[in-house]
Order: sequence, then C-alpha cells, then structure tokens
Amino acid sequence: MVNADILARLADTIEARKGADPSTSYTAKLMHKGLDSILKKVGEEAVETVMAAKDGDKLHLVREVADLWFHTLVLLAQQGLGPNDVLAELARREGISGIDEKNARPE
Ligand SMILES: N=c1c2ncn([C@@H]3O[C@H](COP(=O)(O)OP(=O)(O)OP(=O)(O)O)[C@@H](O)[C@H]3O)c2ncn1[C@@H]1O[C@H](COP(=O)(O)O)[C@@H](O)[C@H]1O
Repeated sequence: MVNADILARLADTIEARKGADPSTSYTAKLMHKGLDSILKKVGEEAVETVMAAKDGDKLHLVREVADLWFHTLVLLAQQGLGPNDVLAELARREGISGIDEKNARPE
C-alpha cells in the first residue's frame, strides 16, 4: 500500500542493511563507507532536487525528492535515528502557533 507506512518499512530495510555484506546491496555499501559518503550523497541529491524543480519537470522532481528522502533515511539510520524522530518533531511543531519562541521568552 502507498502511504506513510512505506517510510517505516523502508527504515526497517535500511536498518537491516547496516550489518550486511557491502557487496550485497547499495545501502549496505553506502553504510559501510560511512558518514562522509552518506553526507556527500545527501548533498548531491539535494542539488539534483533543486535542479529538477528549476526544470519544471514534475516527474523528475518527484524522483529526485525520492532519492533525497531515501538518502536522508540512510543518514538518520547511520546516526541511530529514524523517520519517527522526524515525524515526532513535525507533530510537535503542529502545536506551535507561529510565535517566535526565542523572542517570546521573558527576560
Ligand atoms: N529507495 C531506494 C533508493 N533510492 C535511490 N537509491 C539508489 O541511490 C542511488 C542514487 O544515486 P545516483 O543517482 O547518484 O546513482 P549512482 O551513480 O548509482 O550512485 P553512486 O554510485 O554515484 O553513489 C542509485 O544507485 C539508486 O539505486 C535507492 N536504493 C535503494 N532504495 C530502497 O532501499 C531498499 C534496499 O536497497 P538495496 O540496498 O539496494 O538492497 C530497496 O528495496 C529500495 O526500497
């Protein structure tokens, strides 16, 4: 089924690739290379997303965002985090009413 559960399923697959033989899978290979390689891919996919948006090609944009989401999920997993951490932060923000919290704080 195509819904938000796919993020959880994909995160489980990525987690399972953490200890896998790097020769068996793209994700396992990227995990094995480590943080700097993962960050390089996140940066590349972010740039490709920007370029796709500027091209005005919606299908291309969706595909680049999918690449970006996938690589950010790999980054989260490498850092011991997952999509639920980000979803929890977004849910927390839904409760924020636009007040600039820093400036709203009493002296
Ligand atoms: N969602 C993805 C996914 N999105 C993008 N990619 C890979 O990310 C890479 C994108 O990088 P590029 O476009 O720069 O292509 P590239 O030249 O092959 O990449 P580099 O070798 O330069 O790093 C491609 O190799 C894609 O295959 C993904 N690889 C895997 N998944 C998911 O992860 C699961 C596990 O995948 P494996 O690790 O391959 O078993 C799969 O079932 C998929 O659901």
